[in-house]
Amino acid sequence: MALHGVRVVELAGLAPAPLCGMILADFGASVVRVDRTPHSAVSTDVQGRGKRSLALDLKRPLGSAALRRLSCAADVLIEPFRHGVMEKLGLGPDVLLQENPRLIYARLTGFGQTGKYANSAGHDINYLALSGVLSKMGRKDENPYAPLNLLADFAGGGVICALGIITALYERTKSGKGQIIDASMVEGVAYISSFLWKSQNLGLWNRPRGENMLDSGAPFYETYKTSDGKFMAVGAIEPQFYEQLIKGLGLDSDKLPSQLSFSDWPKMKKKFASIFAQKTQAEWCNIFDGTDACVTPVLSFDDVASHQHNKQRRSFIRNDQEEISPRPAPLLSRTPAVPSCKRDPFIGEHTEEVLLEYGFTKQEIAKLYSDKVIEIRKPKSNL
Ligand SMILES: C[C@H](CCC[C@H](C)C(=O)SCCNC(=O)CCNC(=O)[C@H](O)C(C)(C)COP(=O)(O)OP(=O)(O)OC[C@H]1O[C@@H](n2cnc3c(N)ncnc32)[C@H](O)[C@@H]1OP(=O)(O)O)[C@H]1CC[C@H]2[C@@H]3[C@H](O)C[C@@H]4C[C@H](O)CC[C@]4(C)[C@H]3C[C@H](O)[C@]12C
Repeated sequence: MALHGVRVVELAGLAPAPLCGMILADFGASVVRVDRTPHSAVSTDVQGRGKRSLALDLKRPLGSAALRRLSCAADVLIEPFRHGVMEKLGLGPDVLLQENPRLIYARLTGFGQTGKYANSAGHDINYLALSGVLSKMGRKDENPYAPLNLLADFAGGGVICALGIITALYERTKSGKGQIIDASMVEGVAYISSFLWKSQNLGLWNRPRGENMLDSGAPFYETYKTSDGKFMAVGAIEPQFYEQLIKGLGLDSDKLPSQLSFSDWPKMKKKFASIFAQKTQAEWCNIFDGTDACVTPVLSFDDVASHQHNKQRRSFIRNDQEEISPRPAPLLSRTPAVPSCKRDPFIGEHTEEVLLEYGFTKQEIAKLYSDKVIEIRKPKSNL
């Protein structure tokens, strides 16, 4: 796999950093998640695929010293705390990079390492709001609406941080040097919204929220309910595709207002909605599948893996516990990701194994254990 041989130490966090670590693990990196001790029974990391867990108390001097040793032998450290936490633990980048100048020290936060909000708590919705992107989302005459916690936490957070790490790893092959990555989710989500900024002079966003082409204003970029209570998604933007939509709906474009007549959009939406409501989702798929009308079913999580297209591409995978999840993307032709089929690690399951691998002696491990700096948890105790 592409990242085989890359050693990552991920300090356990809530949602974005775990995704970042899972991406690296899926593509072959050896990822050790450092969990807190004393731990809660269940990890908050639901994206632990392919990782190993080491339970270590960083607040104890021996614990932070152990993390320093791990960092010395690691390529990447991912830390998910607000600014200042690592410095308080004596584990700031100045310390760790001095000990291992090749270390890539990735700091994944909401607000970044500097600025007025650097020390403040926050979550996806706050970062999305501060990036300006949230102001663009939502239906007409309604409050801004955050699309789950996908944009800041994951797209602008976990994925952008992974991009930073891969870029820094590549650069290190030339310079031999590590560096610090300041991955702010506010900036990450702003960056992925560059299209919104760069397309402003096209007139795409001139109208109030919820009345533009791509923000639920247009009848041809919308979801519609079907007679069986399901939904179809319509994205027929280009005129030639719009024409196919009109045809599939059984309408005659000569008798309709022009596609871009804004004032007619509300009326056209109602018309489309009443037509979509007359057939089931499957019936609409029969009509639109194989056309360029840009109409697809809105699949539920129950249906998505068994949809023919997704089945053909094996886009969803099943682990040893029969849990279904998305296959890592993108597909690399020679060195694709090979996600682990095993269950996620229990907290402290690999403490001993990891410490041995990173050069700790059995005696040192025994001392850390008796001093309650580490926890060792055998899988059978969790069954
Ligand atoms: C699914 C839910 C998650 C929702 C995601 C949400 C929408 C997000 O947006 S996540 C993005 C959050 N933001 C960031 O990550 C940005 C950077 N981080 C921060 O800003 C902060 O970390 C923070 C604001 C997120 C949290 O602040 P906090 O004050 O708690 O922490 P920090 O200031 O960063 O300091 C950390 C302190 O911890 C110490 N530490 C760390 N590691 C160690 C260690 N190994 N040893 C010792 N000490 C350690 C560190 O030193 C700091 O100490 P000090 O403060 O003294 O300096 C999930 C959200 C909640 C989950 C549920 C919940 O957890 C309860 C259950 C738990 C159970 O186990 C599983 C089920 C739960 C119901 C669980 C389910 C889900 O996971 C959640 C709902």
